Amino acid sequence: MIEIDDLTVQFGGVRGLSALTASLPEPVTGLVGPNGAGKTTLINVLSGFVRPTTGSVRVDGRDLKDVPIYKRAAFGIRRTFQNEQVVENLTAGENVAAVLDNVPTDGQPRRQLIETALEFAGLGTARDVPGHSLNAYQRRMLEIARATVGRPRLVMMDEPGAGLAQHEGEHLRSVIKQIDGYCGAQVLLVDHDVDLISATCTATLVLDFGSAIAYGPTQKVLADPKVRAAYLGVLEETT
Ligand SMILES: Nc1ncnc2c1ncn2[C@@H]1O[C@H](COP(=O)(O)OP(=O)(O)OP(=O)(O)O)[C@@H](O)[C@H]1O
Repeated sequence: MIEIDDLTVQFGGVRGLSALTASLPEPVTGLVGPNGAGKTTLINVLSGFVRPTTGSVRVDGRDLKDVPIYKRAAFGIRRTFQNEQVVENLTAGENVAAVLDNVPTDGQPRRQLIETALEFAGLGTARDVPGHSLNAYQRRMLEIARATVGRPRLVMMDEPGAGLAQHEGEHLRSVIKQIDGYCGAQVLLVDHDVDLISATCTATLVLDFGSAIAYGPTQKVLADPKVRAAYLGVLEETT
């Protein structure tokens, strides 16, 4: 559960977020909006890379101002990046293991956690493959294995579907929908691909100029004339 209260982020003269208030309880929540709307800024506040100018954010009731950036992964906040953070000379299994160095394992054997995470992401047979030999899709899925290993609370995904073939995109959707059941984490999904958002997110928050212009069930939100007007280019391309 993410609770955002009157959150403003000022970058010098530019406003990244403007008095944003929202409660996001759904297991898979979409975060959309035109370029420059503040989506990355919100993810950066949750990750700890950007400090709020005013306002607060709570995750599962904990005010993130009390969780320093180096403790966010251990607290359970994870993210995947558009440019995958794969360590090229480590195997897929070692890439996942590196995350476990920083998060609680609840006494479970590391090897088992790693294998389960790889299996979940569809990489069960790639454990010993070095990062530099993984294809683009495997690298994307390795990001998901890394983000879901252990006990995450919140997995934020930044354009996970970009550049994937259709069958890869379909597998990705099914994996995203299973994250909550698999590890109990809430997913916050940023993507310009409205089809991906529609297929995976039960609720969606729309930002424009750093503020919320709509929040609710995804299909309803995407049909909202206000949203279509703000987001026209992207929506028109896909309809
Ligand atoms: N580090 C920064 N310094 C100055 N301005 C910034 C910084 N980060 C973001 N901004 C500005 O804040 C506003 C919100 O940007 P943000 O990257 O959060 O938008 P976005 O919705 O993620 O856009 P996109 O879809 O293009 O990734 C923009 O006006 C942007 O130029």
